[in-house]
Amino acid sequence: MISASSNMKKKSYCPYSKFRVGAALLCEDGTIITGCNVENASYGLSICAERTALTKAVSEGHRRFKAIAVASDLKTSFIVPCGACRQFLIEFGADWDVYMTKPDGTFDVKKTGELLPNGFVPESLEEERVSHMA
Ligand SMILES: O=c1ccn([C@H]2C[C@H](O)[C@@H](CO)O2)c(=O)[nH]1
Ligand SMILES: [Zn+2]
Repeated sequence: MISASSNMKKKSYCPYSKFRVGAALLCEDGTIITGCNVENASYGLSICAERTALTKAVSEGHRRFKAIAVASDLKTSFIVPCGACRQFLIEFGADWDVYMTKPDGTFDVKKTGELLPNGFVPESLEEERVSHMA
């Protein structure tokens, strides 16, 4: 998975930031789905590698994940998912693994729920609410 995420950096479309990111998602059935960041001339529309991998996976029918590995070219820091990706990751559970890697193959690993403590999750929408006028 770590080498798959590192390989995906080659596919990164990042003409603006020049910051290559690759991700490899391990589905519960053993399938590995990869993704890279895809930037846009309208900068804010850029999508991260993690969300690319997740949307690819979900659109292929996968919803249960064991882990995701993320790779960048940063030499001294492990790449960490941005806030938007943390929210996307926790949508599919708070208890699966995020491997944040360096180009030398070393990694830090944290649970999705550790990366987004007190997150707003699907169950949050099921809690009792006060009534309101339409
Ligand atoms: O975990 C991360 C962090 C950043 N990026 C992308 C977004 C943008 O294209 C570039 C610089 O922020 O890196 C990712 O894909 N994943
Ligand atoms: Zn992100």
